[in-house]
Amino acid sequence: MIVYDNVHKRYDKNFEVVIRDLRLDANHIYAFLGENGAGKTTAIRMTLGLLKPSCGRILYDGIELNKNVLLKKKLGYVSDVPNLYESLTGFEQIQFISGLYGRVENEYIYELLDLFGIYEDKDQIIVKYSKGMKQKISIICALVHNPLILILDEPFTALDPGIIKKFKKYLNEFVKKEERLVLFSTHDLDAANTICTDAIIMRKGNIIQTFSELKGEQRQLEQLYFESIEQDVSKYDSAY
Ligand SMILES: Nc1ncnc2c1ncn2[C@@H]1O[C@H](COP(=O)(O)OP(=O)(O)OP(=O)(O)O)[C@@H](O)[C@H]1O
Repeated sequence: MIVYDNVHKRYDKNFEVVIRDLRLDANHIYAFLGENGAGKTTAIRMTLGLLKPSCGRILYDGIELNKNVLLKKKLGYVSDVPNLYESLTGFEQIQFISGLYGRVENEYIYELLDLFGIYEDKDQIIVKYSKGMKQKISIICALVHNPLILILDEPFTALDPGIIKKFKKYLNEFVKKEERLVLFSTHDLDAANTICTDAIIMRKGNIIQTFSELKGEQRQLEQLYFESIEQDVSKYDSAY
């Protein structure tokens, strides 16, 4: 379980990301949604400990990430910009990352390469890869150590629809297991609608709406998303 306790990140006097009170439970898939610049990446980087909040705490089962280094092993992270060693082959990159975790299980790596349709290209150097191929390698690198919590910043942007479908199925299976949780940011309302159980909508640094247990609701997330953004815009309009 992840709890945000009065978390603020102030970049300058004009902009602040604020997560006052939010709780993310195991066995759920959460999506951070919102317009460009709403604060999704900031929220994700704070959750990972890559960005220090100006104040407030983010607790994993009651413990701050920087208070227990072993907690970080539970996390798998896919950045919005792939950070790969371009002179390595895709396979070498994945082996390198899994080696850092002390866990090189080639059979599992082959399975993931196959799932993401990149097995045939695994021995090519990364510099020759397309954006989508790099994204697939980044995702596999985040999965090799069998994390409990997956945090993904815009994971679907460069992927083709066939792979998105398989990846969504993978995430659905992943999150059913004990203690698993997925949190991702996206602009892809369709992807969010089909897999997330809960959505958190941000605007200008604030959470303006959360939707729980989306599955089974008659209204689609897209409708809920635009309604809440429009309501919020009219709130701004009426202030002037
Ligand atoms: N290092 C930084 N210094 C100053 N301002 C920053 C910094 N990083 C982000 N910001 C500002 O914080 C705001 C939120 O940025 P963030 O990247 O979190 O948004 P986002 O919702 O992920 O956007 P997008 O959908 O475009 O990726 C933006 O106004 C951005 O300019």
